[in-house]
Amino acid sequence: MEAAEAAAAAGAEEEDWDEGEGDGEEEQEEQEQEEEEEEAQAGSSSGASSDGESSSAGGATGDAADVAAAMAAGGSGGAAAGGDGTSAQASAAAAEEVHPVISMPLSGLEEALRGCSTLACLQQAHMRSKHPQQFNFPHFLLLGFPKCATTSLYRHLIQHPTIMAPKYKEPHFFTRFCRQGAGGCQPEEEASYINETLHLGIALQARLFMASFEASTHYSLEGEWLAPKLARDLPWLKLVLSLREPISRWISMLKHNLDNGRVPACYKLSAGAAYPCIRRKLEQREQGYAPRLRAWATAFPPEQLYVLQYENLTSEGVTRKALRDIKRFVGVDPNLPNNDLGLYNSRRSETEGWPMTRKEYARLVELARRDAQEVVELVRQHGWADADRWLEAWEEAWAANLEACRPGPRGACSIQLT
Ligand SMILES: Nc1ncnc2c1ncn2[C@@H]1O[C@H](COP(=O)(O)OS(=O)(=O)O)[C@@H](OP(=O)(O)O)[C@H]1O
Repeated sequence: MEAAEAAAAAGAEEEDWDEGEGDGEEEQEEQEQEEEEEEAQAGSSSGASSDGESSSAGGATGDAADVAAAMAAGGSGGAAAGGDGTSAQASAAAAEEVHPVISMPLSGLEEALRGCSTLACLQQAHMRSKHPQQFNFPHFLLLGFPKCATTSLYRHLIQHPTIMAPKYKEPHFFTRFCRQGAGGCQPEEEASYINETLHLGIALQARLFMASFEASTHYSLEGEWLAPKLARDLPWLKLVLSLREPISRWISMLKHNLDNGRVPACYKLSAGAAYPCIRRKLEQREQGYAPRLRAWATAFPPEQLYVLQYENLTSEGVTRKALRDIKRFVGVDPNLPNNDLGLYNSRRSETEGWPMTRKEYARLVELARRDAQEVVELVRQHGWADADRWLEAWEEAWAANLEACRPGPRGACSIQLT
């Protein structure tokens, strides 16, 4: 809370508070640092080849067999994208054994994608045929929601040998550069998104046998205009959404804001009271999951949308199955790279719980339940998961928090997040 108090004292109080932009920038800095370290290591290692380095630039300068060999050797998407020398060491013959189609003639899609630097070009290219094992470009998006373990999921996916790491998490291309009414996306940003963020050159080197994706959590929030746009521009996309018990998600988001020195006016510094801020969010129906989910489900066919529950993804004993199901949906080997989700971007150990009265928490639950029931109806209608179990998981979390409060409506609760 000290940082929050300091920021407030410095005049950083805000009228309302928003969802920030995930931890994208921190993630970006972290990844850039990791890449620099990897490059430094590769540079100092006597085995590092210049070929491996040249294929790391994101252009179409490397040898396709190198990239494919890295895939055959089980190297990570990050390794293929980052060029760490393994690709040069592995044999092209091994790659062809794993991906026999690598020796096949270029597909129409590959030919048409060469040199693309606009979304319109990608769309035109996808009118052409491809080999059945090839992925579309880009193949899928991790849309959010913010604070629903998207960083852990992203980190897991980029280790997969047939998933290509984008340049960093949270590029927010569509929500930053293609906003509604702006007359399409900014052309230079479009080119940079396709070639630098999504690495079209490397995808082509890998003969489209690696799935390209990116993860921007704000996309989920802007489904109303973005879902129809994406359905129009990139209609083949597969989309993944994760949803967490709403009170926990909002508290996690609030903490994220406070940590970044954004102290909303609703946040009472003296009491450290999250209640007014969370209530305010839950009262606004348009800030709930249901309207956003509905927008995505209306724009995309059911087989292209995967909606999962954070509590299911992160529950001990269930994570393995949840991860496998996501990878099966995306169309990559569900057994790779492992069964571990990891724990990234966590603030779990930083607080004992969030103080609130029983009456306050009960009010939040009442508000959260309205949206949750709509979500559950959508889950049922679209068959995304077991709808009854979904609601139970959230009801259990609410009941556990209420049970742990001291008696009486003014009794003290220490709210634990899912
Ligand atoms: N494996 C696992 N198990 C349980 N919880 C997990 C796991 N991985 C991530 N998390 C929690 O997810 C929260 C961060 O979510 P995101 O990475 O989506 O945040 S962000 O929107 O990108 O900023 C963040 O929640 P809080 O700690 O409550 O803030 C993480 O702790």
